[in-house]
Amino acid sequence: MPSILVAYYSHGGNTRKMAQRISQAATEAGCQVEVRKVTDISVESLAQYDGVILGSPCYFGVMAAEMKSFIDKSIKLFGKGELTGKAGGVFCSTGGIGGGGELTMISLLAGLMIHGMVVQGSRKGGHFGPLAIGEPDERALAECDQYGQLVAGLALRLAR
Ligand SMILES: Cc1cc2nc3c(=O)[nH]c(=O)nc-3n(C[C@H](O)[C@H](O)[C@H](O)COP(=O)(O)O)c2cc1C
Repeated sequence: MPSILVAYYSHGGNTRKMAQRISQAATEAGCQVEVRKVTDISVESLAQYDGVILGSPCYFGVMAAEMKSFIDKSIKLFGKGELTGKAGGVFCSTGGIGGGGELTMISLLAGLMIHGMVVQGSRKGGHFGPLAIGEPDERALAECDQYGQLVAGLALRLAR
C-alpha cells in the first residue's frame, strides 16, 4: 500500500482542516496516510513516503514562511534525488478571491517539481489543487475529497 504524507502549516486551523479532509479521502482511496504540521517533522522523513502533499495558508500572496523554510531545508534530499518520481500535490487556504492562493499553490508545486516529483493537477475546481477561502466550506471540502482521491490514484499507479 503506497504511503502519503500530508504536510501542512496552519495557524488558525483552516489549512489543517483541509489537510485532514484530503488525508481521509486518500486513505479511503487505498493509501496509508499521515498528516503532520511542517514545524513538527524533519525534511529527512519525506524520503520514506511514496507521495507528499503540501498545504499552506496564503501569507502576503505567497506560502507561509514556515512552509518555505521546510522546502528550503529539503535541499538535503535534492542531491541524490530522493524524492524524484514520487507523487505530489498541493493545497491552500486564503483570505479572499484574488488574494494570492493560486500563486501560493504554484510556488508549492515548483518546490515539488524541482525535486523531480510527479504532481497532480485537476480538471475540475481548482486546477492546481484545492483552494479554500477562509474556513473551508462544502465546495472546498468536496475539492479536498476529490483531490485526495486523485493523488492517491497517482501514488497507486506509480507504485505498480
Ligand atoms: C500574516 C498573514 C498574511 C496574510 N496574507 C494574505 C494574503 O496575502 N492574501 C489573502 O487572501 N489572505 C491572506 N491572509 C489570510 C489567510 O491566508 C487566511 O486567513 C487563511 O485561511 C489562514 O489559514 P490558517 O487558518 O490555516 O492559518 C493572511 C493572513 C495572515 C495571518
